[in-house]
Amino acid sequence: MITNNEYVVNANNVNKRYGDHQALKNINFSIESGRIVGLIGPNGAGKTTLLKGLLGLASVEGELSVLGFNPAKQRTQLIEQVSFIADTAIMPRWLKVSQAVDYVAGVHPRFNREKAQHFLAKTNIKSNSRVSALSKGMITQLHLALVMAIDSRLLVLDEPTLGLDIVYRKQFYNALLSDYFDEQKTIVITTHQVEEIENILTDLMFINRGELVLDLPMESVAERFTELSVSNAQKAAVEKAGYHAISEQQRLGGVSMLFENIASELLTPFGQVRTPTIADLFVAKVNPTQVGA
Ligand SMILES: Nc1ncnc2c1ncn2[C@@H]1O[C@H](COP(=O)(O)OP(=O)(O)OP(=O)(O)O)[C@@H](O)[C@H]1O
Repeated sequence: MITNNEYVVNANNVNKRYGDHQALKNINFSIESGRIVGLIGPNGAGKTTLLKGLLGLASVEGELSVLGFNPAKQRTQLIEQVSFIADTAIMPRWLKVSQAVDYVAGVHPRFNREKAQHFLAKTNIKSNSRVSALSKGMITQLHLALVMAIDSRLLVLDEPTLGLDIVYRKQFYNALLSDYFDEQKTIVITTHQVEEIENILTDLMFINRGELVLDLPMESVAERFTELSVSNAQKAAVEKAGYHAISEQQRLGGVSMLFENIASELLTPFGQVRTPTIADLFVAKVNPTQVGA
């Protein structure tokens, strides 16, 4: 059995090129078992490409190991222990919900039919409905119910809640934590809706233009980053003292400055300090040129 300190994913110098476009640039990271990792990046950043590499669905250069397997060469063995939800859940439209459940039960030895039915019971999906009669959001719900009922060591979710309403999105993340996750499992989630997953993540990875620009356990965020709210006059004093923000945003009546690797005690005398939200951090790390105006 995998122990808590074993690596589920190891990526070493991973690169991916589509013609002239370099979609992944020298990516290095590792993920231990029992983590919930948010892979966050703007459109076209390389998230799906990286996930496809991890699953052996796209060839990449460099070293990649997932659950001890080489995804490109040992895809069959790897896929037995991984569940994956793509950002576009495709299902045959003529299929009935009950047939979809039967199908996964037939092909996946680790599928738990009762669990799937338990998840489906929380939705408005009827077991005799056909996929063609379900809304886009309901198809995603069906897909999630099927995948969460598979007892796999690694769950990869690419924009899992796209198209779902807020009530179901919350329900989904609650179910993910209470009914799916345990310390023997690992989850990698990509999303644009950072605020929703902020509280369930153990680790944060930001990717921008194919580069990994942040890779940090959540508990280190407060240690490494500080947000300081000051008036415009105080801002000058902060800068005079030699503290340079990595980004700034104009707020009502002042400025919000974001600092990296500067102890918050040093900043307290100038204004109000707090730990930045993941969304603020994302803007600062991924789009620094657009702030500070
Ligand atoms: N099959 C392909 N052929 C050529 N270029 C591709 C291909 N797949 C992706 N790309 C390009 O690689 C870059 C990264 O794409 P990717 O789908 O990984 O981004 P993403 O972060 O998942 O974006 P989104 O959030 O919009 O889904 C983009 O510039 C995209 O146009």
